[in-house]
Amino acid sequence: MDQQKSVIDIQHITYRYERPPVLDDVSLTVKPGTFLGLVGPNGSGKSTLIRLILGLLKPQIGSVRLFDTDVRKFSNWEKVGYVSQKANRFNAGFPATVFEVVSMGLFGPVGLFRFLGKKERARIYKALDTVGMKSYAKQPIGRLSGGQQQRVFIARALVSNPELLILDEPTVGVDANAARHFYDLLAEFNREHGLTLILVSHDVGTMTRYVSDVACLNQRLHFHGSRSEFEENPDFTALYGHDVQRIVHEHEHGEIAQ
Ligand SMILES: Nc1ncnc2c1ncn2[C@@H]1O[C@H](COP(=O)(O)OP(=O)(O)OP(=O)(O)O)[C@@H](O)[C@H]1O
Repeated sequence: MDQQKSVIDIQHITYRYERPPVLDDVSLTVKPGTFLGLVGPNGSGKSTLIRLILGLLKPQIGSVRLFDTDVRKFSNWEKVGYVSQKANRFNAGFPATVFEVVSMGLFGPVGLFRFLGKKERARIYKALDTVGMKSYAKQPIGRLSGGQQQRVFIARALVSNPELLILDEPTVGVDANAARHFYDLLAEFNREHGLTLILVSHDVGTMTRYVSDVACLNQRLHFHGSRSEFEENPDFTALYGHDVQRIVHEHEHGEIAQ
């Protein structure tokens, strides 16, 4: 039988920074075209898992495959877009235009000091157009609102036409209206371009309206399934279905509480 390839295949990963493992025997497979919401309390290992997927950390036990290649040997990084949690807002005086910020997404293929050709410029404008920010190309990035800057970060991640886009808490500091537009945009990419998406968010209530699958992490993978399976499971909706941050404050770190 011809097995469908996976975009991400994580097998039995254990990772520790110091003594107790942050991730303990986590296995997770993500098929092409999935829109996966990754949820879990603060400190549950979500960002660590993302760093392992990106090959920025090496697991002590287990393996990660990206597009059917061991991440240690993976080199097609233009297939992977990433917007980190720390994609900080630029302050008002930051000396770069929106266009220049997006062009940074091409520095891999173009080379840091190479002149941007016609083709590269067209790609940058297309990426900006896709997120509805083309008319802002010449504006200083620092003058834009948080939500607008977030769109520019997405354009920067999209400019190399990735097949996988990973977003770590992209709506932090963005108002509810802008967050909704942002999720709409992601869902459209997923639907129309088959882009595989992983979205880490504490805003579970909003996020679950858009994703196809949900994974609940808290040191171990407590749940992984379709959105409807998640919504039909009262244990998980009680724990993860609302404001995950509030759960953290009420329960011991690292524990799944009942
Ligand atoms: N570089 C590091 N060195 C030591 N411990 C770390 C390091 N980075 C993260 N940790 C610890 O690992 C655990 C998991 O952190 P991680 O950032 O992966 O969680 P998270 O689920 O992304 O949290 P949040 O929702 O708050 O962003 C936390 O206890 C954190 O303090």
